[in-house]
Amino acid sequence: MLIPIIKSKDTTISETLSILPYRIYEDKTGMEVKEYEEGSWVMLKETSTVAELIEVLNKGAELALINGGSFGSLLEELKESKVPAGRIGLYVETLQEYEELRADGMTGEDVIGAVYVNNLAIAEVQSDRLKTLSAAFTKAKVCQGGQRKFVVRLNHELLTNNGTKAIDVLKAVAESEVEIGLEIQNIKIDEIEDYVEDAGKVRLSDAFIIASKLNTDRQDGLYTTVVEDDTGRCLGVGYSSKDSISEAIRTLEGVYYSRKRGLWYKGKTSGSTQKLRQISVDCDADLLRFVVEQRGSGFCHNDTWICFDWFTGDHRGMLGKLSRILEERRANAPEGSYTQRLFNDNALLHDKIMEEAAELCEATQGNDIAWEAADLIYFALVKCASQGVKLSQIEKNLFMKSKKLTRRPGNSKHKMDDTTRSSGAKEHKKAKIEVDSKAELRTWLGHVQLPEDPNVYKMRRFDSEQLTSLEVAELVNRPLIDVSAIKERVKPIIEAVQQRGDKAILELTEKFDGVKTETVVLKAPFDVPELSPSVKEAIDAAYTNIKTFHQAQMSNPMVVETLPGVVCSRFSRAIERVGLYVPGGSAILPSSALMLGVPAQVAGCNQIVIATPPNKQGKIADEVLYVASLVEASAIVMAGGAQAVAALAYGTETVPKVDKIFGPGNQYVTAAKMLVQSDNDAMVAIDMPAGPSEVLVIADSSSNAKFVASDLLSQAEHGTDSQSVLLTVGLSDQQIFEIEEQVQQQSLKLTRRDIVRHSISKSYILQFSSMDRAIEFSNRYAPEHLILQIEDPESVMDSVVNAGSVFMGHYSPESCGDYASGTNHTLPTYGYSKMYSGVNTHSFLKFITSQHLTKEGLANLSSSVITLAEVEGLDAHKNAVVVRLEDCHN
Ligand SMILES: NC(=O)c1ccc[n+]([C@@H]2O[C@H](COP(=O)([O-])OP(=O)(O)OC[C@H]3O[C@@H](n4cnc5c(N)ncnc54)[C@H](O)[C@@H]3O)[C@@H](O)[C@H]2O)c1
Ligand SMILES: N[C@H](CO)Cc1c[nH]c[nH+]1
Repeated sequence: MLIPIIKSKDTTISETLSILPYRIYEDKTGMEVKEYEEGSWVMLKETSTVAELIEVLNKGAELALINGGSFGSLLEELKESKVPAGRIGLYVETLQEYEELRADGMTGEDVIGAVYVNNLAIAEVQSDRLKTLSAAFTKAKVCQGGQRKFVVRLNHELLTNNGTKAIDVLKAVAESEVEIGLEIQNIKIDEIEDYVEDAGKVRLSDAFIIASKLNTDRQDGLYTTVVEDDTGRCLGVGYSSKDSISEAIRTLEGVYYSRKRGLWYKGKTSGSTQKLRQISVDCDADLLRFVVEQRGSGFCHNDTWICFDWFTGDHRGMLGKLSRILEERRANAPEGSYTQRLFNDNALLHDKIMEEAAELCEATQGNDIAWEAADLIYFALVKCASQGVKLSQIEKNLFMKSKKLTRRPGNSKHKMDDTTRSSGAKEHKKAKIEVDSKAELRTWLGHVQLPEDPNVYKMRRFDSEQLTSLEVAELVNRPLIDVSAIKERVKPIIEAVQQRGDKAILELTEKFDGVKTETVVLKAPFDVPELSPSVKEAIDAAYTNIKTFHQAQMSNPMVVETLPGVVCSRFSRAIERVGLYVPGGSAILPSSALMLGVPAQVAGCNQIVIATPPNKQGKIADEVLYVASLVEASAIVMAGGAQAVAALAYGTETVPKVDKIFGPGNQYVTAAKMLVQSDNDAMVAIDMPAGPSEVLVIADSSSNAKFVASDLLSQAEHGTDSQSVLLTVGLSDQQIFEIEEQVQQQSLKLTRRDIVRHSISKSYILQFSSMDRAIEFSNRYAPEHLILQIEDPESVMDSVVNAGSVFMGHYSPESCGDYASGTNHTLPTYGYSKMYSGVNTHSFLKFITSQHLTKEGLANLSSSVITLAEVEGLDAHKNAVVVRLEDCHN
């Protein structure tokens, strides 16, 4: 091993020398040294106390060399001090001094890890004396592991002796199996072609190779070189020649030898260059290791950080990766991204760190602790990156701290008793509500603040990679709905209808719809006014398509013979009495009347009752009347909201009670449906919770900003509770900005822009870099409508698990499904598409099974039935088979 000896502080080659594992520094006792750099050995020529020695070690010195004169007097104290052997060395002037101390038993062989001989005589260069002393010392290992080192300094006289080449002296000494110390004056760093012999000087790369005894058994003479990044991650392998090592040391860059190209300056063409941080050899000196600060995309020619990146899902090295991503984000954080906010808002970052630290302290379970620790580390790394501090610096600090022999007592700065500690935790909790983006998200989703400027239509924007998983979970949740408050509001309405029937309905209609009517129910045939031809044509066309698609859903009876003589079958029957809620609060929706009426008609329901709020003139819209007659409804209840649902569930003097209630509606409608379905007195089923409309659009770079914005707005205009979500995959800031611009421009032209302003400010854009992750999020969100404005929608369809209805490609706007393509628009919202289907023909059917067994069939099945009845101890069940079998045998 080559160990440079540095006597003066300022050396022009100190950066170069720092790439070697160790360097020896002259005694600096009394000088203001705050910290020794990694790998420092410090000569203590005048040491008089163990305390002084510990002070040097505490400043990060790897090893302190105590001079032979002081050593004897310190030996006893040293043995008791428990300073590790690997951290103390004996410094002698000559071999003779060492021999004498040894003879006196004053070398403390068991407490030292190194011997340093300051002056070697010419006669000792290749002497057996040197070899024997070195071998005797190094044959034992340091007790904490590692080789003990016998170091000799090759002084200037020795290197210039008799005109012998310095390099030859070095080679001769190296044969004695000692480590070699060289002063800076004897080291030179030249370009390969400029190399000239210089009296008393050795080229650093040659000295390194000779002193390290670097060898190779490769035929081409190259040295296999393991390359690591500065977080200790193995990047891959390269090959080095003597010249490439020389160039690497001279330039302090990653330079290797390529068998194809000769000298290979890594990254010269790709830009992924390397700063050389350390060079060393392995235990038997046949492997070279470069530690580098890798730049650009990484070491591999495939533009990956390491040559082994093909294994996806490898979490190792994650801290290094995160630190690099943050460094990059610091330089180019996307405008408005969460990371940029953290970088720019010290107070927010401060609070996040405090809050995560408090959460880590409160965590008690393994996984929770890991989770919270990860959050804390993330924010700590953001703090570091914001100030240009790299992970390697943090690791270096940890390393230096681990070198300290006397430790801090470890108390916290402020003494906390239990009361202050718990109130401290509460403080953090309090702070969390104000600053936590998780809580912030919740607050945002619950109490959206409209932009001050009434002409601004802006969706929030997030980068999925910057969010914690808890924050992502918050986004999956919809804008807060206080369900219990709504139910409380709805309950008295339901009771009123139950108790006072039509009278209550008329009062509630006046109260909530602002219209006084005298009739609750219109009976078929309805008095349908003439519609404009275009409207009639549009409704007829939609009716035909919806009918075609829903008729195709009718299934034939199924008949299966499971065993000879055992025939099982299944057939459907329409639910006899159905109630269809057609929303009409903020817009009349004849399309919803079609979406509910057509499958009811196709299924063959006997009694179809439509309920919808009357308009301001106390009338039912002409279009709804027309649809009601098309689908052969038997009655129309002129009421909306919870009162209409209650009327359908329980019936009134004029409203017929139904068996199942269908249809979308606002929160009052949805809450009332949920309440009546759980009331045994009502004996009524519901289709599903179909609340405020929502849409989730996935857009990739093939998408059209205009189309995307138009789809987002088409659902946002339904109601202030609606939510539109856009997941972008690999879109640039500019591309996202174009969509935002379109949302803004198109919104301004909408008649319902006041509603849109509310719903758009509850809506968000979430950026992803991979389609898989976007689909994964979409499945968790389980949208009512999923629109795939992507290059190849077919390719992701297999991964779509939760969605009410999917719109594929750039030319399938959701409006087509809303009105006329044929599919149904009554779909589960609020994440219920995880377990409910949208309305379809089967929603109006029940399936009945039947079986018919012959004597032979009964005989074939009897043993299974009898045995299972015995297992369950149900004798009568068994008997029902046995009596028949007996009859068959008679
Ligand atoms: N999921 C779907 O398939 C689907 C389809 C179409 C529409 N929708 C949704 O249906 C909803 C329609 O809502 P809407 O409000 O326009 O019509 P609506 O018919 O659902 O509700 C209007 C009724 O709500 C009641 N109401 C209003 N304010 C009230 C209050 N403060 N207390 C008690 N009751 C009150 C009134 O009785 C009124 O008649 C929208 O959210 C829309 O997005 C969903
Ligand atoms: N988009 C709604 C379903 O969420 C249905 C609808 C009716 N009219 C227009 N659209």
